[in-house]
Amino acid sequence: MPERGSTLGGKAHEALQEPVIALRDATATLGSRPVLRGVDLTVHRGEVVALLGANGSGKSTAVRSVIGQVPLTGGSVELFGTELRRFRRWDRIGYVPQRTTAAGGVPATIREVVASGRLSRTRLRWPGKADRAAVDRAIELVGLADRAKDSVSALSGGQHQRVLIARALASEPEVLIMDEPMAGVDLASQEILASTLRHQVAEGASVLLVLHELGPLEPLIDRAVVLRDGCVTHDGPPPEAVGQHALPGHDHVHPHAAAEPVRTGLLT
Ligand SMILES: Nc1ncnc2c1ncn2[C@@H]1O[C@H](COP(=O)(O)OP(=O)(O)OP(=O)(O)O)[C@@H](O)[C@H]1O
Repeated sequence: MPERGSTLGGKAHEALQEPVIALRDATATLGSRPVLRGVDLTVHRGEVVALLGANGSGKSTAVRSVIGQVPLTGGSVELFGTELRRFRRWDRIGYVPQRTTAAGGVPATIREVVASGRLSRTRLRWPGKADRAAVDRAIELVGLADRAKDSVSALSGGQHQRVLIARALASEPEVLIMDEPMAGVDLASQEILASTLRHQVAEGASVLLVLHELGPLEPLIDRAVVLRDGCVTHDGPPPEAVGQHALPGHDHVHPHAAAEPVRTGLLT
């Protein structure tokens, strides 16, 4: 975590100490199944937190409840110290959902998709110079500047993911929430995503990442929270050997991967 401003007055100091994301004692049910069973999950300013766990342990549900896409049956969510139902500053949060495609059937260029991520800031006003610069910067960061005018329908899976991350970065968010950003992404794109994330973290962003292995992001992770059957079983330093598939014990099958299970070992 970055050093906190010790010279700040009481209130400002408190605001910095306050988690930017706080899910407390969260319970959620999907269908008739309890999927979150009392989950505590916090991310402090400048922190990079990995949310790990086996398939179906509730990781996506937890992050989706943070942004209000899954209603809680109990517990609470606060963003920047504001209760979720009162929270309006969505430009402060960049969300990259689990493995979707940037091409929604509507013809659009990379730039158009990324620019849509700026709408939370521009709302109804016409985009200005700063907006266009932020969109350009986001595209540049994910290494797609030379393809900005290309249609998103012609991109590989990894390039799609880069576009979605650029879309999340376009509003210059203070917090990034990413659900399995590396899943199904080719090695070259993984490197670019890792360096994009490094850059964001160096700039002071806080990050919540759902991962099934730490992989190239490992050096960035400050803390790991491991879920099992909707409960937190670990909250602390990233478990060793995660991502090396080194430990026996558990198969993690990515929902979008082929039948071959990926052994991560961390999740028992
Ligand atoms: N819309 C839904 N209706 C009913 N059950 C659901 C729904 N979405 C998810 N579930 C179930 O809730 C549980 C938790 O799902 P979730 O996607 O949060 O897990 P996850 O840890 O993110 O898993 P994965 O690694 O496979 O993405 C799973 O058992 C899943 O089958």
